[in-house]
Amino acid sequence: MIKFEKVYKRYDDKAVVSDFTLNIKEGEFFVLIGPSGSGKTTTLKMINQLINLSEGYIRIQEKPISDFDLQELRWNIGYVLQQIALFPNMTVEENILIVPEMKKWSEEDMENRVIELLESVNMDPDKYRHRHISELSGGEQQRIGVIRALAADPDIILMDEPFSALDPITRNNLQKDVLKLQQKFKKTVVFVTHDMQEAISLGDRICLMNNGKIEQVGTANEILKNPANDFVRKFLQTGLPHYQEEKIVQHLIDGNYYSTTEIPANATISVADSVNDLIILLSKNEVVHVENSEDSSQIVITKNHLLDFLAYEATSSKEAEA
Ligand SMILES: Nc1ncnc2c1ncn2[C@@H]1O[C@H](COP(=O)(O)OP(=O)(O)OP(=O)(O)O)[C@@H](O)[C@H]1O
Repeated sequence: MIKFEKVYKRYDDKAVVSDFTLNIKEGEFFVLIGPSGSGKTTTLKMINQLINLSEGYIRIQEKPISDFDLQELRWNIGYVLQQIALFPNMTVEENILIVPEMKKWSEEDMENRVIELLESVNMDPDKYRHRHISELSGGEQQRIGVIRALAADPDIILMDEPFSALDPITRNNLQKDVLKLQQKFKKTVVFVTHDMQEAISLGDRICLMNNGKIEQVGTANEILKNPANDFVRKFLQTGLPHYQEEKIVQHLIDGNYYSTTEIPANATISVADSVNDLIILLSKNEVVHVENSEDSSQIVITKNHLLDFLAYEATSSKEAEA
């Protein structure tokens, strides 16, 4: 869907992104992570040509981005920033409809879209659509920022640390909203963060960058279990307080990372909130216990089930080593 081929970005002679080759798949939630200055934002902005690349190719659906009409390219790529770039003197509805209006959608389609999007993030359209942005909380504003990026139905959404200025609870709620939206509207999302917990909760795959280069790309499980090098190992140790590579007995529950002794007795994992690999592994190994059959998105795993699973995993990896 979005292919980077040997991409370089240089300022003067200094490369801030080098030899960057990557294929982001259609419908994927792809996270770029790395320390400050590692080139995440530069990489993101090269996709919608806010920054021009110095060498190499970026292709969207096989077509080099330089072949797109710039306006068309930007309209078809949603963009959400940390600094909420909403127009404060316009209403919620006016902000959401900026691109649909430029694209000359019909009044009826725009009306329906505003209602659909506000409802999708649990904001009552009657209550919110005519409010000014300045009359919303920071979290509500960022919700509008996210649905505005979706408004004209772009295939790709770029998100640059969209939640880093929010308090942890609002942030967690917005992460859940974004995952639900991505699943509902089936978009390809490229998401920049420097927070490993956020990367793990959200990403289908994660790309860890350092000095403009890729250190490792993989699912959360692949990276956690097999860090490619010392840099990745150290980054995980810094970003995840409980991370100890030698113990496989740590897993994600509700987007949080626990060592075995800390696993709550009745940990609840909801499918949308968790790392898919864990769910798949658990279901393959038949230790998943569906407690509430009325709500299939809620899977309740008791501590014993989880420990069974961990014991199974530890045994199988030892067998594999032997
Ligand atoms: N216009 C510019 N001219 C020169 N150097 C630049 C320019 N823009 C960015 N850089 C440099 O490119 C490097 C990568 O910057 P970038 O913003 O992509 O990093 P980042 O990983 O997103 O960092 P952060 O997490 O702090 O936002 C940095 O060293 C930065 O100083």
